[in-house]
Amino acid sequence: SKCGFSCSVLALCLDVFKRSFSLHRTHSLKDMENIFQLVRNVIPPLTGKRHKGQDGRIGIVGGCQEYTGAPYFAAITALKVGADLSHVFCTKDAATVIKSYSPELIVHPVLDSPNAVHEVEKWLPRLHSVVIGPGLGRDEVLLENTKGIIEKSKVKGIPIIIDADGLWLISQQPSLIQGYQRAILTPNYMEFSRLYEAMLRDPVDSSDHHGCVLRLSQAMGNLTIVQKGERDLISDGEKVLVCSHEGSSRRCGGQGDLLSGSLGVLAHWAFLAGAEKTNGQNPFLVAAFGACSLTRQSNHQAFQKFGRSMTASDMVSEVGTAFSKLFET
Ligand SMILES: NC(=O)C1=CN([C@@H]2O[C@H](COP(=O)(O)OP(=O)(O)OC[C@H]3O[C@@H](n4cnc5c(N)ncnc54)[C@H](O)[C@@H]3O)[C@@H](O)[C@H]2O)[C@@H](O)CC1
Ligand SMILES: Nc1ncnc2c1ncn2[C@@H]1O[C@H](COP(=O)(O)OP(=O)(O)OP(=O)(O)O)[C@@H](O)[C@H]1O
Ligand SMILES: [Mg+2]
Repeated sequence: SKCGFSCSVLALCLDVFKRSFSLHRTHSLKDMENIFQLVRNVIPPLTGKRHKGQDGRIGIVGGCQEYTGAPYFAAITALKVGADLSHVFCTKDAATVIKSYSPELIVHPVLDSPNAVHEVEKWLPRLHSVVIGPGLGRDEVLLENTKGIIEKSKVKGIPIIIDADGLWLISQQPSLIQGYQRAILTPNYMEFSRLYEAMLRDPVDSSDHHGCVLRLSQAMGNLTIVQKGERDLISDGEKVLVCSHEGSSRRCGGQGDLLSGSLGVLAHWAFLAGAEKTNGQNPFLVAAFGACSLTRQSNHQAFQKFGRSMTASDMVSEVGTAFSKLFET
């Protein structure tokens, strides 16, 4: 009879656990459908009333001798998502290369000039957001200049997306961005581990990814963090959103650069729209969910066409149809 009693108690506990789990699942499932609608709410309508620039002027800080593709991918994706102007602030020798990729981009060869910070600062009043890091590299002089650019961008109060080697810089000096709640970090698996260990002194607990991204955001002062991976985990230290929108198993380089470029636009739109348009949700969580879904949808469509030979450039060509499929139908 003792065994009978303990078995029924165990069955009761299991039942409660199961219901709470499924309740949690239903709750987050409802949230997910809402989230797509919230992304739609922040997208500015195309009307005849708007002038060039009003739908977004985005700055990409990155591009060096080794890496010229990453800043291009981020900048062209910002235009494809719907920004009106896309600026790239890169080194002198990267500028000619990036200019040759496309006439649509406004490319400033200033990142390695003696007064780089001032050269970028004078453009900041005309920029709605900045994306720091794609193709930045790890040269000490460039990282030093980037520190100054981050400081000036914070003073302007604009959304700051930090990716790639910008995250390398933040891991070395977290105080640069800690507590700036208009920042969104977009680490891949490795960049997340580096930043997590720098901030929390512990290795990532691979059995608790949700807890890790939540704790890292809290340690960084509740800025928004997107941990990219098989499922993208997005947290502002309050909640964790999961984007598992179908992509593909093709992992070519450059995909994270498309994500950070699209996020530069969506973060500006969501910030401008404000919490009333996002049902009280943190606008940066909504923007990050939109950018993750869009990148994965672009990957999915490009993979359908090109399979294993798919490249980041193929994904750029899919951004327009992916965007309208996700947010305009
Ligand atoms: N065409 C281009 O110009 C490109 C330039 N890029 C730039 O290259 C610089 C370095 O970026 P990386 O992503 O290579 O540097 P990371 O420091 O993120 O990656 C370091 C190493 O970790 C490995 N790694 C990445 N994801 C992993 C995972 N999920 N599991 C295990 N190992 C993993 C990578 O193979 C890489 O060798 C950045 O500035 C980035 O913007 C990349 O964006 C790729 C495209
Ligand atoms: N295992 C996976 N399955 C499905 N999608 C993935 C997987 N890993 C990453 N992704 C998606 O691929 C995109 C890029 O993520 P990734 O981790 O490659 O960034 P990254 O390393 O910064 O890329 P980049 O080469 O541009 O620097 C994101 O949209 C992410 O959601
Ligand atoms: Mg990257």
